[in-house]
Amino acid sequence: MNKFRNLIRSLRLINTINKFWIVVSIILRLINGLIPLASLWVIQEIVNGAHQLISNELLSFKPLLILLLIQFSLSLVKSIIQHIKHFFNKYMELKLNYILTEKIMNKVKDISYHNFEIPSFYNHQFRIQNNYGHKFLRPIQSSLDALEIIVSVLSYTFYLFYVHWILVVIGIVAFLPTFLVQSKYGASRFNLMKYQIKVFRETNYINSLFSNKQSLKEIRVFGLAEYLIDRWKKLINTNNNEILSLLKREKKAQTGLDTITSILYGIASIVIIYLLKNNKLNIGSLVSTIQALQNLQSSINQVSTFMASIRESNYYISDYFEFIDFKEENKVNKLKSPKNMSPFPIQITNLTYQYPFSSSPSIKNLNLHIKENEKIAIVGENGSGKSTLIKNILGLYPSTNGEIYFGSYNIKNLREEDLRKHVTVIFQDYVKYQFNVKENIGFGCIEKEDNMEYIKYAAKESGASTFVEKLPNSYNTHLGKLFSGGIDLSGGQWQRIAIARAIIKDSPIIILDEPTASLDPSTEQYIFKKFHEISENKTVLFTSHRMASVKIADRIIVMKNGSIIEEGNHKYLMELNGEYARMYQKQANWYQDEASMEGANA
Ligand SMILES: Nc1ncnc2c1ncn2[C@@H]1O[C@H](COP(=O)(O)OP(=O)(O)OP(=O)(O)O)[C@@H](O)[C@H]1O
Repeated sequence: MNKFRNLIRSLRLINTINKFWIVVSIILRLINGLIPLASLWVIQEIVNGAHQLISNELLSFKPLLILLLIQFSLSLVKSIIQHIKHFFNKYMELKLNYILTEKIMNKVKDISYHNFEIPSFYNHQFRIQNNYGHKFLRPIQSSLDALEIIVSVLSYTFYLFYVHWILVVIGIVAFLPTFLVQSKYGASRFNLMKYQIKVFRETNYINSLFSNKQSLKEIRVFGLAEYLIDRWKKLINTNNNEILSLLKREKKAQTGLDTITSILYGIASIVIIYLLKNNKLNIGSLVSTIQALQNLQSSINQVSTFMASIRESNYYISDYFEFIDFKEENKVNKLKSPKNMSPFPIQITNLTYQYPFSSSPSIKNLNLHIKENEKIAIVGENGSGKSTLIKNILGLYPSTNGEIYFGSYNIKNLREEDLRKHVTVIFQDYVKYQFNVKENIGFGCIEKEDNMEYIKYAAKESGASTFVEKLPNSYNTHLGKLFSGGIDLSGGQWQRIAIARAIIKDSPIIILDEPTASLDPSTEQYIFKKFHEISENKTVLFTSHRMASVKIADRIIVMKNGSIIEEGNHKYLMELNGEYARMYQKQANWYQDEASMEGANA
């Protein structure tokens, strides 16, 4: 029973969408299942009637006409039921797609962000995310189909038993092997799909590179198309060959079984001839018996397919619920939202963080104390750990060791929404939402999404208003080229929009993880100065590779290999003549060289 626990859960879910669907479906299937028996009887009478009419034993053709009309009406009823069935199946499938996808999005919303560092987690999400509705409906549909066919099988059996019991035995013996083969290959198909998902994701990824403006640009310029297409071909071919090889084995087994079934039906034919010879069958019964036997054969095949498909769907459904039920290890019980919480000071003690599957920590035993209203710049070479530190402060990654406190609260115990209230952030890889300008800025603080006063203020402060007001529909202009009618912006313009998104939130802590890389140096300095102005009473933490921009910070933190190696203000660090001074001097020399070269060329 435990094996089918998830099937029962799926039934309950289906029942919440429409209580009557299952009941109505059962009634329709029962009617559909009985039609073949009625049809057999009518055909038997039609053939007998026609035989009598031809041999002039029947004086009026009226009874024959009525029988024919009944036969056509039975077909009409069957086809009407079919249409109703299709309509409601589609209705249920769409509703289920909606509910199942919404559940996945809600699960992903609540799950710790660091799970997205684990490829198998991605694979699992990818496996279940697309239009899963039909997979949920399949067991119930297959059960209903099986029910309909079982009713038909019973009617055929009943009819055949009335002709001769041996015909029933043959029908049942033919059933078992087919069912066993279908079940075995249903499980193999699921396991193959599970195994192939990694490659499938890669092929999808390559495909997506060809449908994305940014990547297409590089593919063209670097001439990568052929290489990528070749790589895609190899992966697809490997997957396809595996699918085909499994299918080949399945079809071989099925062909063997079909042969056995045909032999069994050959024996049935001998029985029929024997009965005919001994006058135990009239012409009408002969036609109906042959039809009953043929239908029994195909019905039995269908029942076994449906039953195997229920088992196969159970794997998919269990896979879905496994994702939805996924419980995180060491998940801490979060505190109730604290009232009047002050996030200051921010105290980081002995913080160590190692990415999943990494061989060494990216943050090592780091200590940092951030006071209210402090403006702190974090510098360091690529890979020194700046972004990782910021993601730890934002609670996106759970520390491997050490603690981070916001005021008197350990962030491990804080709910995401309680932490979020105090912080606004712009990442270096901020999102370019393919929505309108208003939404792109308003997303910084969803409560102000419709408040044009705030949106315009944020756009003005970030310097975005000058170009936004010139756009065809100003703040209602759709951004990006993904959908029709959208307008794309330059890298720097997108960044200003992202900066406006941070300004609108008005939170006490602002974190800027190098969001100004696309801006020219003077604009970057302007933006940082702007942040300084608007954040007089705020705490700002920013990272930048432009040393001239970080000079204005109250304190500069220099990181190397995941640790803080120097800290102090610009003057102090220059006098220290260490890593910071070296980095600063290197950039200053570079700018001087550039300027003198420009002077020489002029
Ligand atoms: N998702 C990840 N999984 C594993 N290792 C990672 C991941 N992201 C970063 N790292 C590693 O962690 C270290 C610190 O990376 P981080 O991105 O924090 O550096 P950074 O100082 O922000 O660099 P940059 O200046 O280039 O943005 C690097 O060695 C990097 O390779």
